[in-house]
Amino acid sequence: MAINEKTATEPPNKTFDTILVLDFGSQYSHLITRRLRELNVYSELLPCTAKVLELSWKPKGIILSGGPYAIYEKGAPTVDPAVFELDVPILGICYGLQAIAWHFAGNVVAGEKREYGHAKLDVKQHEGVAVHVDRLFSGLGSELEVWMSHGDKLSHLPQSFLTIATTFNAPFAGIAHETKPYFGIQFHPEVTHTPRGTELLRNFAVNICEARQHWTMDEFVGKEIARIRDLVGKKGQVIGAVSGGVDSTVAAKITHEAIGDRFHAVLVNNGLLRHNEVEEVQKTLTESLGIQLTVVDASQRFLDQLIGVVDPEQKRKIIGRNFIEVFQETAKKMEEEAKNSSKAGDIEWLLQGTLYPDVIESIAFRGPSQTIKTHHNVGGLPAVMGLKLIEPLRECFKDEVRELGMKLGIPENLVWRHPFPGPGLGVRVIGEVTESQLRIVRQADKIFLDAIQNAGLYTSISQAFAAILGGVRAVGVVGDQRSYEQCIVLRAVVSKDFMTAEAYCFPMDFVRDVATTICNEVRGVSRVFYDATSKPPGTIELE
Ligand SMILES: Nc1ncnc2c1ncn2[C@@H]1O[C@H](COP(=O)(O)OP(=O)(O)OP(=O)(O)O)[C@@H](O)[C@H]1O
Ligand SMILES: O=c1[nH]c(=O)c2[nH+]cn([C@@H]3O[C@H](COP(=O)(O)O)[C@@H](O)[C@H]3O)c2[nH]1
Ligand SMILES: NC(=O)CC[C@H](N)C(=O)O
Ligand SMILES: [Mg+2]
Repeated sequence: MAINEKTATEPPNKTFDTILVLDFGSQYSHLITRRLRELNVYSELLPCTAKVLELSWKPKGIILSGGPYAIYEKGAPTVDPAVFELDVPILGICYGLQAIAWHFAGNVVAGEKREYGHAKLDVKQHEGVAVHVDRLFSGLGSELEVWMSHGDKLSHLPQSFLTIATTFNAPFAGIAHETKPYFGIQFHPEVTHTPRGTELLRNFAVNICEARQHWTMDEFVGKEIARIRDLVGKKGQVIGAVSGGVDSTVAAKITHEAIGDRFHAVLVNNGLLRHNEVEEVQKTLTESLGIQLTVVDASQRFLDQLIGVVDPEQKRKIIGRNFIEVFQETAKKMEEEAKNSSKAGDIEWLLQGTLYPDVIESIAFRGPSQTIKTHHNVGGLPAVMGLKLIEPLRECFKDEVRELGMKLGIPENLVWRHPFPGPGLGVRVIGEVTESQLRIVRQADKIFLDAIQNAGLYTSISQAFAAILGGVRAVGVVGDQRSYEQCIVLRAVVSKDFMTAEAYCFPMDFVRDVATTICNEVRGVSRVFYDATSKPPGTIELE
């Protein structure tokens, strides 16, 4: 591809026109950012407490998100008056509208009825009176289907505001300032239940804020390569934890483009990888991407430490700790080996494939969510090793990473590869992880995945795998003999962001055929179950 390489070394919010989303704690806040990115408008999310006047960059416009609070109650977050000093357009969504009204001394009260779900919105034009207020709904007609989720509402308009939309239940479903570009809407344009919501967001971001739609992966990659070069300098060395997953592969490819063989990709074989995984990852990285991959075989050490461990959290912690130790030792060893060669130098940097959802999770107004599982986390590495982080994808969502992967010439099958967790099969063997359990789960997983590939279903499914219910046995009959063997669980889910997921609905004969093949071909299995649980209440992995 032709990389548009500029000398910019600034983060994206300095080089791309940016819409700032201030988060008041709604579960949809990140979707506002997503929708804007889909319009090729760059957007970032910060908590509503962010000090906007102290930012090192200036947004083209600000969106105030929804939130679970009642603005008239003590302790509810309010809009920082500083946002009105920036002199940029502002759009309040749901709680955001209520916060704007509150700021301008409009009254917000608890409604008699909660309004939750679809509503018909009537748009009010102000042609000839105050033309600019019509811009938010421009081109959207006079009647819109919208999605509501609120209990509170404005009881009267703040001074100098006009009503631009109403619903049966909400007389002030849309408001706009008479002279300034301040807007508020009671409904949620960011959810798909508001069919023309993205067009409304385009009206705001592109027409009203005049943000350029130049956030494209072509632009981004060139700038990111230049930024990494600048950051690492002429001599710096980078070690990269590479799993063969799309995130770390794309991050590795960008870093390799930037600094060539001063980037050292490392795959740790923790003994918990799938059938042929090491060979496949090595082949792809070396042959297709021209990246030299060092495979560190640490499988015995991981498996030894997992002996007798059945608690999922304990397993995750052991695996995480060993990852850190193996990395530490590998970085030292690489420095030592290169000592007297032309490649000599300290390894000061660690590459990670962190994505924007991880960043949002840690900065959103409600803060990091409760720990359901300890995710093995390379994020623990730098503090221990004194390494500085390079995270080329920390501003990107998964679908942007995939687009980037395609642009960088990464093979399609890798770009669309299902995610595979760092703790690997360790969390897919329920109970104690042993060599024999790993053998069974590897074989069953391969049969299931091959069947999915052969049926052409791989890309319709977000993630699929087999797990084994250690400690559970069931009776079967094979060739007139009684068997008393183990149980395999098949799991396949469809998910956009892996925060929620639905079980994939296979035709029953597909599941039956896979079950038959597994029982016939994998020694030690007498039953196969299909996991039909959604997330929530389940999670994607079983442990
Ligand atoms: N076996 C491994 N060897 C080296 N690094 C690993 C290994 N497993 C995981 N990692 C590191 O942990 C990070 C997080 O893993 P995660 O599975 O979330 O991302 P990924 O593997 O890059 O992509 P995907 O989500 O598509 O699997 C990876 O980006 C990689 O840096
Ligand atoms: O790198 C990872 N380290 C982990 O410790 C880990 N645990 C779960 N996952 C993956 O995250 C997604 C959501 O999984 P859960 O619903 O099981 O939490 C799914 O895609 C899981 O495969 C992990 N990935
Ligand atoms: N979704 C929201 O932002 C809700 C705002 C406010 N808590 C209400 O119920 O009206
Ligand atoms: Mg992975």
